[in-house]
Amino acid sequence: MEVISGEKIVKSYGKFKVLKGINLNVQDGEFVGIMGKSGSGKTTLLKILGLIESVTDGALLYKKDEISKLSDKELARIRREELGFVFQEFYLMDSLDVFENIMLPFYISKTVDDAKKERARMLMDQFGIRLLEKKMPTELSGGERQRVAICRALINDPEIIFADEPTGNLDSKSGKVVIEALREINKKMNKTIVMVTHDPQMASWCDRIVLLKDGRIINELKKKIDQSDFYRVIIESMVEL
Ligand SMILES: Nc1ncnc2c1ncn2[C@@H]1O[C@H](COP(=O)(O)OP(=O)(O)OP(=O)(O)O)[C@@H](O)[C@H]1O
Repeated sequence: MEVISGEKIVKSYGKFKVLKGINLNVQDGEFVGIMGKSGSGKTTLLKILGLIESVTDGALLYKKDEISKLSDKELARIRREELGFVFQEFYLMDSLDVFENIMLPFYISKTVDDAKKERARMLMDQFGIRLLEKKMPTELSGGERQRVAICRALINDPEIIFADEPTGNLDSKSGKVVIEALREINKKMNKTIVMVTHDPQMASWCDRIVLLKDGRIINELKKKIDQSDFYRVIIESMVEL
């Protein structure tokens, strides 16, 4: 089933056209990567697919609903309940400990309860940060911070995770832990993931890669069998960018 479907998506900021007619479908359960040079429009596309930014032209369907026909209230509900976001900069609150950061969406909506606390602990266990529960973000490594951010993105059990350069601020070892966590979320928890990345190694964990150049999709790569083969294909295709 298609969860997101973009048809001829155009996005302009003033006179500057960032996206120039993007056709992109995301299937339920897929792990899709978006690659492209700096300024090619990757983050803009991710924000549009994640219902954070509106389109200037074209149509975006979320589970067959045309987004422009939904009210702001309904869009906010979908973002809150069905989508999760992970960013390069982590965006943790330095004044809150790890557990509180993960529970933050529920503190904001004043809906904290025992079942949600239990879910936070289950996620911390799953992503190997349970012992850090009472630590402050400043006491953590980059990889640990990103795993906290991933737990927070998962706390409301979203259907789709949008990740913008989630390993961009990490060394290769921490990056691998984080990408493995995302892969597990995709394969074991059956969450759809859309991830922006510069890094062909990280991209090779995806099922499909969309290559963006100057606001247009210039190629799509599908993983056939082997990850190392896929890595080679990605490297070869990056010369097009
Ligand atoms: N809110 C905005 N207002 C005006 N221009 C913007 C805005 N957001 C992005 N842009 C411009 O749109 C272009 C694409 O930006 P975008 O962040 O989508 O690129 P990107 O491929 O994600 O780049 P990077 O890899 O550097 O993050 C850039 O030239 C950027 O300056």
